[in-house]
Amino acid sequence: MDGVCSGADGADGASSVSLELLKQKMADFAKERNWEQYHFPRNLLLALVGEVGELAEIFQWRGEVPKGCPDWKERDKVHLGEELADVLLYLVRLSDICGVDLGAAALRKIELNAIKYPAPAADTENKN
Ligand SMILES: Nc1ccn([C@H]2C[C@H](O)[C@@H](COP(=O)(O)OP(=O)(O)OP(=O)(O)O)O2)c(=O)n1
Repeated sequence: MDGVCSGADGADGASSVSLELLKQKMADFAKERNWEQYHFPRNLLLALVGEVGELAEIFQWRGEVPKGCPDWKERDKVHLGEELADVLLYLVRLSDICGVDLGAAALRKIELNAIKYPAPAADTENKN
């Protein structure tokens, strides 16, 4: 789907959008096309992995890329946004079809990460 978006952050330039909205839009998208018959967990997982591959291709052979991708052409950043969006959309749809609340699961995982990897105390931070 190269070149259909107006900007790297999406067609409307929206920078904050809820997972719930994306979930509903993906559900509507599938229903309107009678594609619910294809949106089963394994199919969605394979589609997700395929899109991760397309995302990886964008970075392949470039060497390390500075944060913000400052030297990229606008066309390349739009493409990057499209592939990131495909990954997110399939992830949201996969979570929905599996009956997992992705937002809640992500927040819980961040809490678990903080327990597993505690931040250094403020007075010892940056001391080696
Ligand atoms: N059965 C399908 C097929 C597509 N999509 C949606 C989710 C993705 O956001 C996008 C993926 O579309 P394509 O398979 O056409 O993949 P690309 O957009 O990456 O196209 P291409 O692979 O040609 O670059 O469309 C979907 O929900 N269910």
